[in-house]
Amino acid sequence: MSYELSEILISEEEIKKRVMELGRQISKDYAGKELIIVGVLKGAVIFLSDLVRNIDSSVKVKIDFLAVSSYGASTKTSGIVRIIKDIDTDIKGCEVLIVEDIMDTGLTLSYLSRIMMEREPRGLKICVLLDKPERHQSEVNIDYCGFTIPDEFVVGYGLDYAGLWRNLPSIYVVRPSI
Ligand SMILES: O=P(O)(O)OC[C@H]1O[C@H](OP(=O)(O)OP(=O)(O)O)[C@H](O)[C@@H]1O
Ligand code: HPA
Ligand SMILES: [Mg+2]
Repeated sequence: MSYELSEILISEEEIKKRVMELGRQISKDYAGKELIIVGVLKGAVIFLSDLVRNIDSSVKVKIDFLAVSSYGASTKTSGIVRIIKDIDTDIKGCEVLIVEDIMDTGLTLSYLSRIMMEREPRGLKICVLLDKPERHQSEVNIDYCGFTIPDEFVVGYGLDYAGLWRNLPSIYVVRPSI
């Protein structure tokens, strides 16, 4: 089956405004503290790069990345979450914020929060740009959420279908082409 871009779900302007609000909230919550921001490659890379620039200098921000994959070239999860690249930082005793593009089934975030908690951080919070509650299979507590979205496969602003469309500045729905 091939997929094509359909309508815009969230515009570039709406994303920009919401990312600014999230950055302000995180700045308030972590003022005076050191915070290790863990970005989940590849999907979170665009969101993370805008988000960190909206966190002010009251927070001592460090950035690290890990890479996971479970969707491959499909709109359905394989159900198997694999770490392809781990973080380099020792997070024991540190404040950590995982930054993700989307919580869909929640399998990725429940796996990652379990793995991160085993490393004994002082605190672990989760920030997602998008949450798709109708698809949750695993409940994970989200501390910062950009937008709640309906049960549609979306691309753009870092999110892909089969590796494509991450570069689009807005969030689009993709549908099977007829
Ligand atoms: O809540 P879930 O159902 O687990 O889905 C969410 C995860 O799936 C996507 O990653 P993917 O495995 O496609 O890797 P990518 O970030 O490299 O695109 C997305 O970026 C999230 O990490
Ligand atoms: O809707 C989605 N779009 C892109 N990648 C995803 N990974 C989980 N859900 C999605
Ligand atoms: Mg993906």
